[in-house]
Amino acid sequence: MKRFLLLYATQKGQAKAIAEEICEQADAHGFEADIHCISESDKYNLVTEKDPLVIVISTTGTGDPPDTACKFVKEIKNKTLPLDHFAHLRYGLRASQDPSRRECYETGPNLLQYNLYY
Ligand SMILES: Cc1cc2nc3c(=O)[nH]c(=O)nc-3n(C[C@H](O)[C@H](O)[C@H](O)COP(=O)(O)O)c2cc1C
Repeated sequence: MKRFLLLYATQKGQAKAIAEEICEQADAHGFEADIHCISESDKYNLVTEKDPLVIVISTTGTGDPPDTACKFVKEIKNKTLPLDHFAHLRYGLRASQDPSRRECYETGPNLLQYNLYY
């Protein structure tokens, strides 16, 4: 089985549900997803991670990360980190968004550029 790290950050449960679905589908295709909430930072280490990384994350508030991702976002935005700190990571980002609210956020700053509209 080919392993990948699957992290999710959710406010209301949608991103977790998507991550769990990815997990199930991965299993059916010979992949093993090592799935964790992004806040469980003792369960993974991105600095030493060699396998592909998939992050499923939603936005809340006004383009804010879910509560469970605040610490993570603060850490990766740390300007004292070297520019190549995460350069080794092969990653994909999957946004969880309610398509019915798409127009409300179209002009908003934030992670919108990555949204794929689930
Ligand atoms: C209070 C609130 C604020 C939201 N703010 C944003 C936002 O700023 N940008 C966006 O793209 N989606 C926003 N959304 C839509 C959510 O990202 C969307 O419903 C998502 O699927 C929720 O995923 P979750 O259940 O994993 O938290 C907001 C939803 C709520 C309830």
